Amino acid sequence: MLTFIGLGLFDEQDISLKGLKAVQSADLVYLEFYTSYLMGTTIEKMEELYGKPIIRLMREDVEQNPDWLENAKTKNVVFLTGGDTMASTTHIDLRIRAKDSGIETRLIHGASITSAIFGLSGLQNYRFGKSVSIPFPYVSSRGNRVVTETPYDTIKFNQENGLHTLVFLDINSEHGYMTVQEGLSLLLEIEEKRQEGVMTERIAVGIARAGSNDVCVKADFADNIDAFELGGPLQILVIPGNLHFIEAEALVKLAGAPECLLQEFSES
Ligand SMILES: C[S@@+](CC[C@H](N)C(=O)[O-])C[C@H]1O[C@@H](n2cnc3c(N)ncnc32)[C@H](O)[C@@H]1O
Repeated sequence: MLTFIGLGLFDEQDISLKGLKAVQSADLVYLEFYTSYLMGTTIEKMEELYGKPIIRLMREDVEQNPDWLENAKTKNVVFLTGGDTMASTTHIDLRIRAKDSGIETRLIHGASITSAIFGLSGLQNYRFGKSVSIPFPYVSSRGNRVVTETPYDTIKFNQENGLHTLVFLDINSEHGYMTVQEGLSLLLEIEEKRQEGVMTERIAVGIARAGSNDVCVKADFADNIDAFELGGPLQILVIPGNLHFIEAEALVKLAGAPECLLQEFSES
């Protein structure tokens, strides 16, 4: 049996009771922390609370050579991930591989950043379009710095349809985690080049450390980069599309957005 368990958003105590019981009764406990991680804990603290040794898997162990899956044919194996186990990760592939090998699977869900953002920002979940990730710039084989423009195109597409965009920020072993300020700077760099108005006079919402007591939510104009100094990781960005009055009110009252956001509603 292979059980996928979402650990929730911040520390070792965010796992569900059902998830905790499944870990405690497992023969083998695997964890990946490259798609997301719990910034409020360590693997040692998790092992202490869960009472089990944890084997950390790297990206290649999960996506290229998941040999450890074989163990689930005869043993009770759990696979831990930050957030919800299948939200914005590639782990459905693992589940299909397990199914193809005759391994039974089950899911135990955890709180996800993909739903936490609704409550924290006040933006309504049915008004979001396709989400997107901003990767760190890379250097091409010709030695040029490359900034991927897909996030800009996705935000533009969503805006044309009045929809909000959830923007995941890259985590990698070389650069660490991307901040909202870095993500916005990359989007503004593309705006400077393309001049299509996607990031001009637009509101952005930055969220840091969702799930912790120190959560920080800030809304302001996207080019007011200094306003988005949000402290430590993890961080995520939302670029709203058309706002409903309640959403605008929430951004002003709960996220410190400029009051001018409410003007268009008082004028109509
Ligand atoms: C690829 S998503 C994986 C989402 C995860 N499976 C979940 O359900 O929450 C990871 C990205 O979400 C954002 N993120 C995850 N947890 C966060 C948190 N607690 N606070 C703020 N941003 C977070 C970061 O931008 C991070 O790079």
